Amino acid sequence: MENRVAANSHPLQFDIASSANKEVKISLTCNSAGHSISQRQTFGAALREVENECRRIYTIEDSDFSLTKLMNKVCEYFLKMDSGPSNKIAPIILDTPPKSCQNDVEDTSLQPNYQNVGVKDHIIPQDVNVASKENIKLLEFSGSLKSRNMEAVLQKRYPIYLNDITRGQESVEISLVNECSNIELPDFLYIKNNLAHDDAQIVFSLARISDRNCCSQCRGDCLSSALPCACAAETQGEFAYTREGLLKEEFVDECIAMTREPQRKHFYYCEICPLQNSMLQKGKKIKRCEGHLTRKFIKECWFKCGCSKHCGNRIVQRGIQVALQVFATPEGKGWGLRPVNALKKGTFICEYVGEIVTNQELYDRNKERNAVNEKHTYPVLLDADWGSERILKDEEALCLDATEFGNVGRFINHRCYDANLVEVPVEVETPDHHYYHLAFFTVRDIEAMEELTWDYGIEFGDKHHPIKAFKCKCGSKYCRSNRKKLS
Ligand SMILES: C[S@@+](CC[C@H](N)C(=O)[O-])C[C@H]1O[C@@H](n2cnc3c(N)ncnc32)[C@H](O)[C@@H]1O
Repeated sequence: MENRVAANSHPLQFDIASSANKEVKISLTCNSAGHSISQRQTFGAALREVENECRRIYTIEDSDFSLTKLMNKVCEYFLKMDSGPSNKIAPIILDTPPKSCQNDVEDTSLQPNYQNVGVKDHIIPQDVNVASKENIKLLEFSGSLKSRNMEAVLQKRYPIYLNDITRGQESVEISLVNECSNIELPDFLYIKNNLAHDDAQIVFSLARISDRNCCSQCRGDCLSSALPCACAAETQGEFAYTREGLLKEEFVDECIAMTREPQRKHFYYCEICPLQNSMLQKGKKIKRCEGHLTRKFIKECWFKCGCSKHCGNRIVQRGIQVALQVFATPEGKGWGLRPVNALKKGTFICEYVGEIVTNQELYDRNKERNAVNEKHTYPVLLDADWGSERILKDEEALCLDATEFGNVGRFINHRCYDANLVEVPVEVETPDHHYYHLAFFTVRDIEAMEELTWDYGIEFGDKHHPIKAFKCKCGSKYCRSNRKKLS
């Protein structure tokens, strides 16, 4: 075997080698870490186990799927690529992308070259001749998804496939795939939970949770008890969730009605709106408050409650449970989010996670970003309960900014009016509505790989808004950007 490539940065030693007489050999060496291999264990049985696991994880329906065939394909592909011009680039696949990311075309030269930078946190640039091991550079991929070193590589080619953009922080892996456009990798650091910026005042204290709105006497699962406990008080004495872990149909419908139907929308208007004013250029004054949409809250059981972590009234706080994928949208909206499997109406997708900043801080950041034309995600104002207490000052009102630190929620694109997600405010740690979690739930059954969207509530004609509205490509027949009237 003359040409040998090894991905030996990985705990497993993975070698692929070819000889002059067109033989290709893949070898995988694994450290058995003290386990002895008995005669009773057969390689065939292990293969079948892994194949079943792959079918389940990657939802492979093809009954012919076999790892041996897959390895054979890799060898064939390796040989074909190698028989081109001497400096032809050969693909290196360290992990097989799921079927949804694979190209079915016969011509293997058109097949995607997936560059894996996920689990191993390394990328192998493809502009190296695989025959020469010395030429292979493993570019460090640490912290944010994009590093300077990677930029050159990534700007040149797609598709790209990353196993897990969460760096193992979520209980499910969230892959990223670019099959169609030449867009840059997002530059941010994945965080699972909101992080408070220095100036944001959030007080979580046991004293704030009174015995009245906490179920300290409950044990196990509150949803199994005959009567709803104190934690259901916020939702009129009924739990918001079903025993299957879905948001109840009536709750979803009520949320949709409150955001979509003009007659059901409840706005709070303040006289001099600190939120609107802080968004204006200094010196200018807005004439009237644009209104704050009041919404239905969910209250989950919290740390002072006696029930278990598996209680059915703790959905959002358990984090993401469904398989999601970040993908490059073909319509030119940048990255978007989609579920790998079909989902039922009322399924919790994820929270919108970011840096918790004051309205004042957000204003300062946006001014700086606009000055240098820097990209930012759409910020979320935590104003769902605006006006029920005293009006907060700019230095007190809170927002979520997911531009530099955020979770997968930052990839959900906007759709006017008929989006398939609704955002619901959720009390998790504190009854103080000054700070809450914003959770996304599906408003109808969703097909596997259908893009997930929410209505940002943007008015595209709003000249006062500090963030320049994008040209909407949502494709909805009710698109507000195209000024079509709602029927
Ligand atoms: C919260 S981010 C969503 C993720 C974003 N697409 C990305 O690549 O990171 C919001 C930004 O996505 C883009 N976007 C979202 N919805 C869009 C739409 N309907 N049409 C065009 N661009 C959209 C806009 O650039 C917007 O500022």
